[in-house]
Amino acid sequence: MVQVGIVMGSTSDWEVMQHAVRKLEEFGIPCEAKVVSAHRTPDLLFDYAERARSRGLKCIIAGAGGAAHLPGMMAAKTTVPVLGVPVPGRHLGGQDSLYSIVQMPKGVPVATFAIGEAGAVNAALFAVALLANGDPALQLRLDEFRRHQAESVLAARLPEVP
Ligand SMILES: Nc1c(C(=O)O)ncn1[C@@H]1O[C@H](COP(=O)(O)O)[C@@H](O)[C@H]1O
Repeated sequence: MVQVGIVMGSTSDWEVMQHAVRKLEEFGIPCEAKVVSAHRTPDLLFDYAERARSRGLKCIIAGAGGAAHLPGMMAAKTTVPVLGVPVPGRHLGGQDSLYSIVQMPKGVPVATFAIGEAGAVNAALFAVALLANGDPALQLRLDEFRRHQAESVLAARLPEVP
């Protein structure tokens, strides 16, 4: 059963949002990726949000650029946790979407991540951490991931100064 839904406002967000999919797949988390837009396909958004809990989704990663209403509207229609990823656009570098996603009114939270690839990857890692709360084997894989990451930083060597 799909555990994490990944939605994005447009196919143009895929370049960024694919990093969330890849990270979840690395951890073997069953996930799905779909284009859903609050602006362009509002009925689809409502349907997706309303059925999220009964379909067994544990969280939804929602990425959008520009006037990024998708994560907030998703959160408005479901209590399944929504993780928002601002996608950088051509004009304002993603700050517009960051502010759109992070500045939710109190009462309807969206956990907001960094702009772009780092945000997509961290949203996926956050989803893994959420799922790991009830899954000791997944917790071990997450610990292992952190250990590897630390080892590769410790093993890194800076170039010699000539
Ligand atoms: N922010 C939203 C929403 C929404 O929030 O519902 N739907 C599409 N978009 C965003 O519009 C940008 C440009 O989309 P196009 O490239 O399709 O013109 C994308 O970054 C998308 O996430």
